[in-house]
Amino acid sequence: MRVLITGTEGQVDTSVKALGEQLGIEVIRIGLPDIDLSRPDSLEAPVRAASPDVIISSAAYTAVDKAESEPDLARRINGDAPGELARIAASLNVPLLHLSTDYVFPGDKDGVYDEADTPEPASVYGATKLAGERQIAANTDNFVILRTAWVYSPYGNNFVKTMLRLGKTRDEINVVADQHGCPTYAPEIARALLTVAQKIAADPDPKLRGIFHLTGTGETTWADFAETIFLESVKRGGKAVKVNPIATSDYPTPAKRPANSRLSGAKLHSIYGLQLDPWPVSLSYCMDALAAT
Ligand SMILES: NC(=O)C1=CN([C@@H]2O[C@H](COP(=O)(O)OP(=O)(O)OC[C@H]3O[C@@H](n4cnc5c(N)ncnc54)[C@H](OP(=O)(O)O)[C@@H]3O)[C@@H](O)[C@H]2O)C=CC1
Ligand SMILES: Cc1cn([C@H]2C[C@H](O)[C@@H](COP(=O)(O)OP(=O)(O)O[C@H]3O[C@@H](C)C(=O)[C@@H](O)[C@H]3O)O2)c(=O)[nH]c1=O
Ligand SMILES: [Mg+2]
Repeated sequence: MRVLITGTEGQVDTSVKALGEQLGIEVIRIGLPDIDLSRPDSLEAPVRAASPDVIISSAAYTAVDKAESEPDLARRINGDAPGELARIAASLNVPLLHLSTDYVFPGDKDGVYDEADTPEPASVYGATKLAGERQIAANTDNFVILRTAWVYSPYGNNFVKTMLRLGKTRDEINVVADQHGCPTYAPEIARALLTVAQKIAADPDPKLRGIFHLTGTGETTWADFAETIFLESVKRGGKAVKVNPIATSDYPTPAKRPANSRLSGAKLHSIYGLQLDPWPVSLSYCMDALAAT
C-alpha cells in the first residue's frame, strides 16, 4: 500500500512516516513548496504523480489564535484544500482520510461529544476545519474524518514542548483549569490512521466510512495536563515547576476555546476495534522520547 500524506514537518505526518517505516508501508509526504494548500489548484498534479492507494489529509493551518486575523487564508487551507483533495481522491477512486478537531464543537455540552452532536465552532480555526469536513463530504463518499484533540508528540509545536520550554526560565506557570478535554499522542493517531487506511483500502463497506472521534483515553484539563508533564519531567531529571490553575477569563486569547471538548471514542472502538491508551501512559512515552533527544 502506498500512502500519500500532506505535510512534511508536522506532528502527524512525521509520526505516520516513522510508523510506515516500522511497518514496511510506503509513506510519501508532500508539502511546501511542492504543494501549497492556500492554492488548492497546486494539489492535483503532485497527488496524481504519486499514484497513491490512500490519501491522508493532515496538513492544516493550526495556529488557533492567528487564524482569527487571517480567516480567508485559514479557510483556503482548512476548508477548500481538503475539498479539493476529496475531489481528486474521488477521481482516482481512492479513499481520503482527514483529520479534524474538537474545536468544531462549542464546548457547552454537559457530557462527552459524540459524532451525532451538532458542531458549532466558536473560533475561526474551528469554523474553517468544519468547512473542510463539509467540503469533503460534498465531494466524495469514500472518506474517513477522524476528529482528534490536544495533539502532542516529540515533533513540531505542541503544549508539552511549550510547557517544557517555558519551564526552563520560570519556576511557576499559570495554566487554565476550566477547559476539559483529552490529550492525544500523534504516534497513536498514526497507528489509527494506518489501521483505518488498510481497512478501507480493502473493504467498501459504508459502515467503515464517515466521521469518527479519536482521542487518548480519559480526560483532563490543561492545568492538570501541565502538572503531569512537570511531574514526568522531574522523574527524568528535569526541573520542578509549579502549575497555578487559573480561569480562562484570566488568560485572554484572540480565539475562544471550548470549555468542554471531551470526545467519545465509542464509535471508532465498536466499528474498528481501535482504542488509544490512557493519556498519562502515552504522555510517559512522549517524555521518554523527548528525554532521549
Ligand atoms: N495540533 C493539534 O492539537 C490538533 C490538530 N488537529 C488536526 O490534525 C492535523 C495534523 O495536525 P498537526 O500534525 O498537529 O499539525 P502541525 O501544525 O504539526 O503541522 C501542520 C503541517 O501543515 C503544513 N502546512 C501548513 N500550511 C500549509 C500550506 N499552505 N501548504 C502546505 N502545507 C502546509 C505545515 O507545514 P509548515 O511546517 O511548512 O508550515 C505542517 O507540515 C491538522 O489537520 C489539524 O487541524 C486536530 C486536533 C488537534
Ligand atoms: C502557553 C499557555 C497556554 N495556556 C492555555 C491556552 C489554551 O487555553 C490552552 C492550550 O494552549 P495551546 O496554545 O496549546 O492551545 P491550542 O493551540 O488552542 O490547542 C489546540 O490546537 C488546535 C490545532 C486543535 O485542534 C485543538 O485540539 C487544540 O490542541 O492552555 C495557559 O493557560 N498558559 C500558558 O502558559
Ligand atoms: Mg497552538
